[in-house]
Amino acid sequence: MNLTQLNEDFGLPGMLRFEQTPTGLIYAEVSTPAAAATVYLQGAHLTHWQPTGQQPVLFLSRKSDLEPGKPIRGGVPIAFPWFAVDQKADRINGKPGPSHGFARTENWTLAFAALSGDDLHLTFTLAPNATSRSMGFDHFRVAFQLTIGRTLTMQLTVANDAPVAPLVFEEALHTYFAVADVHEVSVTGLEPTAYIDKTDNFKLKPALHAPLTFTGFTDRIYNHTKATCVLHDVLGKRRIVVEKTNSDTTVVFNPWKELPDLGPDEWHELLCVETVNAAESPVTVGPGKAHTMQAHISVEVV
Ligand SMILES: O=P(O)(O)OC[C@H]1O[C@H](O)[C@H](O)[C@@H](O)[C@@H]1O
Repeated sequence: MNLTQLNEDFGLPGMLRFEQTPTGLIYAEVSTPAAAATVYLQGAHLTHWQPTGQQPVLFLSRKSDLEPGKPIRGGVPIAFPWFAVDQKADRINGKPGPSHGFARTENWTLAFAALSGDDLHLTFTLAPNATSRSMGFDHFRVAFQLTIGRTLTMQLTVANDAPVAPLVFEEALHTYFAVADVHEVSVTGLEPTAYIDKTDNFKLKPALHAPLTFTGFTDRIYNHTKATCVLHDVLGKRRIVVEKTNSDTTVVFNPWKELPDLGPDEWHELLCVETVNAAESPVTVGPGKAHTMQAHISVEVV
């Protein structure tokens, strides 16, 4: 659907309009009394959410590529159907795929937009195409439902359309939170959970029994945790609360350095606390069945 059609079919005067970058990426610009937000059709990628009267809650790199087919650095990349590197690169009839799967660089379809009370509801869908099939993924449907208001709810539903075969996949709402300075942030919720340290040869490290603080490159997979996590952003004078449903994995990430699409000091301003099913908890969905994972984000000013 082109820009004109999107604005005609889904635009809500003063609340929701569609625009295009000079590079050709179409995005939804949300502005309601409760919040402002930006969502790209590529990847159904939420890059901005700011409850009214607060600072932006999501980090977006100032150096991010906003180019067709390239991942966006920041916001909420959706990882599907695998997380990080492709562990099943040798799948029959499939070829190795990109980091975090194809969903974050494919164009999604907007299926629904409506204001209900103070919340703007958007639903994006993704279906199999030549790219997904070339990587061995057919017979699936994905819906990403956003409820944008004073709080943010993100819901990812994956359906298996295959007649017989189960659908096995990994998924992540790879959320980049904006923090004043990651050195001054702590995270609670993961104290009792052991973790895989990807920065140390994937070693299993014991639970810390203490809030997480950050002093270097951090890339950790916490298996088998459904815990709510709280980011305590002391300098930012707020807490960000991440509640999740049907997610068994939490990933915590900060690259601690400049990246090709991340400016030299920008890593100070981000912390990823990701709502995931991966590693020891991939999802298996039977034929004709579906699975929904949800993250609910709220902000408390302190
Ligand atoms: O660079 P990307 O493909 O966007 O991935 C960014 C990061 O995502 C996750 O947090 C993974 O655990 C990391 O290993 C990875 O580096």
